[in-house]
Amino acid sequence: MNVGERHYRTIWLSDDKRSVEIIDQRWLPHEFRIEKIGTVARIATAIRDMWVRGAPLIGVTAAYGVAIQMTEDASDEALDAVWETLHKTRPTAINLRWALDEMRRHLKPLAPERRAEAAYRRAAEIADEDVGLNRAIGENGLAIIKAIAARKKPGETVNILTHCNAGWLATVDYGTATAPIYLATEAGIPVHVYVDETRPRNQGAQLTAWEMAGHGVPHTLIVDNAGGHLMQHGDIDMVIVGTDRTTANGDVCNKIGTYLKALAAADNDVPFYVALPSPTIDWTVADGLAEIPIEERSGDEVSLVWGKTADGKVAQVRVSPDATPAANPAFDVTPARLVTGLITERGVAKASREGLKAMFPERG
Ligand SMILES: CSC[C@@H](O)[C@@H](O)C(=O)COP(=O)(O)O
Repeated sequence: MNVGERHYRTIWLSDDKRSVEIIDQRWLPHEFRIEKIGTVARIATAIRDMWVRGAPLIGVTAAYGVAIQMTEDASDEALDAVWETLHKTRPTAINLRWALDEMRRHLKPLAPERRAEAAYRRAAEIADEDVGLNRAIGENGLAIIKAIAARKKPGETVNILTHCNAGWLATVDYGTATAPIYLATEAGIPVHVYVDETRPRNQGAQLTAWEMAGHGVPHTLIVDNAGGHLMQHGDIDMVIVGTDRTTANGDVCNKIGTYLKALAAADNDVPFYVALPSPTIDWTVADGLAEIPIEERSGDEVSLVWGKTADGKVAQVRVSPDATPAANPAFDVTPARLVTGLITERGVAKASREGLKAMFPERG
């Protein structure tokens, strides 16, 4: 998507054809910084410390990490070792394992001397595929927004609530949850987005709000606890969120707090949609609550908040007493029964084993 006049993806191959460049998301919305990364160790840090984040982008970054490794040592042992190193960085988003598996599956049959070139080619393809998947999700989600708009008076706004950042910053381009919003805006449908701030790291306040502002999408930032109240008052027409892993039964794991939005949506008959590309489906697990590992991040992310000071510096402040410990589970699971539909690249599936099997019969 555009930043100012210029089009950016979130990750691209550097001019040296070996390193990658990323938008370093730790500094947004206050500073737009690009970071060049040329080692596996720095790729691992960038994923773990969330310079890049969002399930699809984590996967693509890891794919380039494998490619970088192949330029140094392309043996079977090195391929297995880089898989392990990068897989450990963030446990919940299944796209990470999907991309690492895909790279290893692609490279293992090749002679080591051919692996580096093949790895960069496959990583670039995975990046391009992500853009295509998100575009298709956008079209399928747009149909839902259009149907809601058609039930309103002409010109009346469709109000959408989203949680965390499942925007273009979380993918290579377009985003998952935001792709239908961007396409609706392009199509001239009046949409307005309620952006959950998404504590503790504020991906909504810092990233989604930045995206919406950058693309002229009318939006309002709200605290995480406001969604239920707005739904009770008829201010939300639909919820769209992304997901880090959706099970074969349609349980949805996403940023902490998603489950509470789904409960409030169910209580108020507000449709609750989840937008996801197929690499986010974990066909090996059924029960999301029992089987998905939930990342536990540092309590410092709860106790300390980043922001811009009055003199324009990006700084961190403490919001709780020094001695107070904090827990920080980063994701939760929304049971399939609370999900109205899964917006995939192939269409909108019912959040159930049957629904997903019908949409992806080859995985059945
Ligand atoms: C298209 S991104 C889907 C999810 O990855 C997104 O909603 C999310 O929860 C991101 O969490 P994050 O911890 O910022 O990586």
